[in-house]
Amino acid sequence: MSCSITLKQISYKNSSNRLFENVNLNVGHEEKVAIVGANGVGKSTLIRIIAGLEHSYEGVLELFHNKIDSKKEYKKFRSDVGYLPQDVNDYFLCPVVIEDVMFNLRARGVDKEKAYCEALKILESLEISHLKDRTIFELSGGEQKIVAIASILSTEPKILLLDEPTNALDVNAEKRIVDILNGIKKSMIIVSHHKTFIDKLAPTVYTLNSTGLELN
Ligand SMILES: Nc1ncnc2c1ncn2[C@@H]1O[C@H](COP(=O)(O)OP(=O)(O)OP(=O)(O)O)[C@@H](O)[C@H]1O
Repeated sequence: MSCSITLKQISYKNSSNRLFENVNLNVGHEEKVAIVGANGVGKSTLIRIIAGLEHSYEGVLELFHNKIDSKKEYKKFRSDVGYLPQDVNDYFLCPVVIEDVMFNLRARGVDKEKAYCEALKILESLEISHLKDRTIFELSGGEQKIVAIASILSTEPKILLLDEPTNALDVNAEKRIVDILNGIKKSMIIVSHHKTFIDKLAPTVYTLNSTGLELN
């Protein structure tokens, strides 16, 4: 199997105790995998390890069959990985929706006019082009999550890491996110407590506990 993400014997210890050990996982090309588990077991921590934001772990992380053993090595793949944090409040870099989606495009050297057109296309594909001139911090929680997904997609990642993409969302917003994510053909790891959401999205579900990942 062609794997986008491979974890071998990952273990993590915070300042006071070992959170988890023996975490092994393969996520194939365009495969969607969900991770569930009790509060505080370390799901967000595991996602942050894969997102290259947490480095003090033991074991092996591979992206596209390349062993990532340093921050420098991770840098080569950073643009391939899109990470949606649990709390998107600190995620946005610009105050206005279209500007935030354009930001990554502009950072990659795309000229302003083309970046605007591409950002608008992404907003249209997610059916939120009516929000393009709105101030992000005045949007609802669900709208903000979808804008954050739009900004992530603007980087054209091959992998999406989504930490609680539907927390605090109503049923309609959750359904919108399910439809959006089902329409995206990328390797994905989704952390969620919402069973109905996961059932509609990820054929493979693991439970994280202190001794590793268990297939449900
Ligand atoms: N910045 C931090 N500093 C210190 N401890 C932290 C920090 N972030 C998380 N922790 C601790 O690490 C443990 C795992 O947290 P993590 O957020 O990874 O769990 P989780 O499984 O995602 O939880 P939840 O389902 O509640 O979101 C918890 O005990 C938490 O208190």
